[in-house]
Amino acid sequence: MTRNPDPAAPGIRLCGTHGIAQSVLFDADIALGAAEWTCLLGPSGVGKSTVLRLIAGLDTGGAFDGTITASDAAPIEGRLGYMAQSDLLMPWLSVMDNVVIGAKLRGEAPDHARARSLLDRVGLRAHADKTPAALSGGMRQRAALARVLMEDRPIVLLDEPFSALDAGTRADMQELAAEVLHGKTVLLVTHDPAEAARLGHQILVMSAQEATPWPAPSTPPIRAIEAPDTLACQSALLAHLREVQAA
Ligand SMILES: Nc1ncnc2c1ncn2[C@@H]1O[C@H](COP(=O)(O)OP(=O)(O)OP(=O)(O)O)[C@@H](O)[C@H]1O
Repeated sequence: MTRNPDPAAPGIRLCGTHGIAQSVLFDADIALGAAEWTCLLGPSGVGKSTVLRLIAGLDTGGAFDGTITASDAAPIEGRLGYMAQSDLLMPWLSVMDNVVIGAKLRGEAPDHARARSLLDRVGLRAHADKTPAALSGGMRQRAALARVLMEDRPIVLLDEPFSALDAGTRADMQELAAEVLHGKTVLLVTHDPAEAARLGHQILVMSAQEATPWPAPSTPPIRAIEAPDTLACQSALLAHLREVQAA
């Protein structure tokens, strides 16, 4: 399915220094292309989730000295979808009610038909009436994915959204997210070089101090897993990540 970019999807730039307890976590200049997927990788603890939380306007436990701006100069607040590393599902609500919670909180009538369709696409149609406690970790992650896709925001931040999924389901959910979020400005944090090689228009690798671009394949995403340029990017990126880890 071909869809045009969301005209409301801006580029985003985060430029500045983030510190925690008097020490600098990172000093970065990160630019997300408008209506593109940017994949952010790097060793554990380097600050990837912190970048997402800063863009989302959430507390990070530290202080940021810099700017976070959208290319259309409009506020980022209010046009952003965020999927955290932990699923953040409301334990007392059903899966369906979790997926439509955004509309309910805004006092809007939820679009249950779209929610059902998304639950179908993430393989949870038969589980819509269950509470999160009755789901496996991977099922909860798919419910959280359905919730962020439901929001249909022009800017979407995804923190390891496929990490709890088996390999086949992960590939399916990557394809679903690429389809539904086509034309949105997406920042995806991942530890998986294969995922970045498949999904990224742009790939960034965070080291202890900064985020540097890594060449993504020249073909447009989403790319076939077995395509030579996907595999070449994946293996070179893995080698690079191991060097960054060791540094
Ligand atoms: N609320 C907080 N208060 C204090 N320190 C924090 C807080 N959240 C994160 N940190 C610290 O900030 C650093 C970066 O954390 P962050 O979660 O951004 O890393 P990450 O690169 O996303 O790691 P991972 O790949 O393991 O998810 C870590 O050293 C972490 O301990």
